[in-house]
Amino acid sequence: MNPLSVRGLQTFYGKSHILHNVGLEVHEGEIVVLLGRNGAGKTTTLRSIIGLTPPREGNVSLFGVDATRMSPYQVAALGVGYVPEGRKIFANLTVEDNLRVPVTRPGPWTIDRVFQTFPRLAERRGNRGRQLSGGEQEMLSIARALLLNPKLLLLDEPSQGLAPLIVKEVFQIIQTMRQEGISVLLVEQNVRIGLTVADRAYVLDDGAIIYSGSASELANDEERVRSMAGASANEWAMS
Ligand SMILES: Nc1ncnc2c1ncn2[C@@H]1O[C@H](COP(=O)(O)OP(=O)(O)OP(=O)(O)O)[C@@H](O)[C@H]1O
Repeated sequence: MNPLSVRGLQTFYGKSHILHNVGLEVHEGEIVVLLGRNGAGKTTTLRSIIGLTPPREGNVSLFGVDATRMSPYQVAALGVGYVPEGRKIFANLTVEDNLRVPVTRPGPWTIDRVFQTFPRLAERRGNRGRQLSGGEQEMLSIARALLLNPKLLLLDEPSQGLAPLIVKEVFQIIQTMRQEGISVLLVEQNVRIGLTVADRAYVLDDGAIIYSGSASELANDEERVRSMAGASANEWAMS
């Protein structure tokens, strides 16, 4: 049973028709990247999957269960972790309290294990969210999602605003998760790093999927990536 299978999504914000027949799959143990320019509809796709912006048409299946009309809470209870764009940690709570807030499910990920895995967070456990660097905030946001002991993790632009070395660190963590059997759907604007870690890739443009296939094949053809997205070279973060 696929961790995620999405078919024919049509999603609107009011009268604006944002997603046009979006379909994608994440197979067990895969890292799948969803690429696309600013405003292509990547975040909206994640929001449609977890029930924050339910689609008007189409369906979402999680581990073989029809989740199309589920609330975000029900989706989380199925074992789907979500790391939102902008991290959304509590600025006024300490690192430790941020980790005490989320819904948890039993499994190997505990607060102790999080602190072992992310020593920077352990050092800063008493600091408030707003005192953390961007990279530390991203790690805290990922750590919070891991406490759910997810089987599928949805990550929205984890590299955003981070220095290249920190981006590398974050992506190493994402690859470690895959080794633990967590399947990953990653939204990225950073094409190069997204394609480096992913097994398969989808490209969204104007709310429609315009590429679906192997990540390495796409990585070897940068011209194609740019032309498919209709983007000029500098619209894509290539660092
Ligand atoms: N709450 C909203 N109300 C109305 N329109 C919205 C809303 N959120 C997003 N949109 C529009 O929907 C489209 C898709 O946005 P979305 O955030 O999904 O794109 P994205 O690919 O994730 O881009 P970004 O990288 O900028 O987050 C954009 O045209 C955006 O302006």
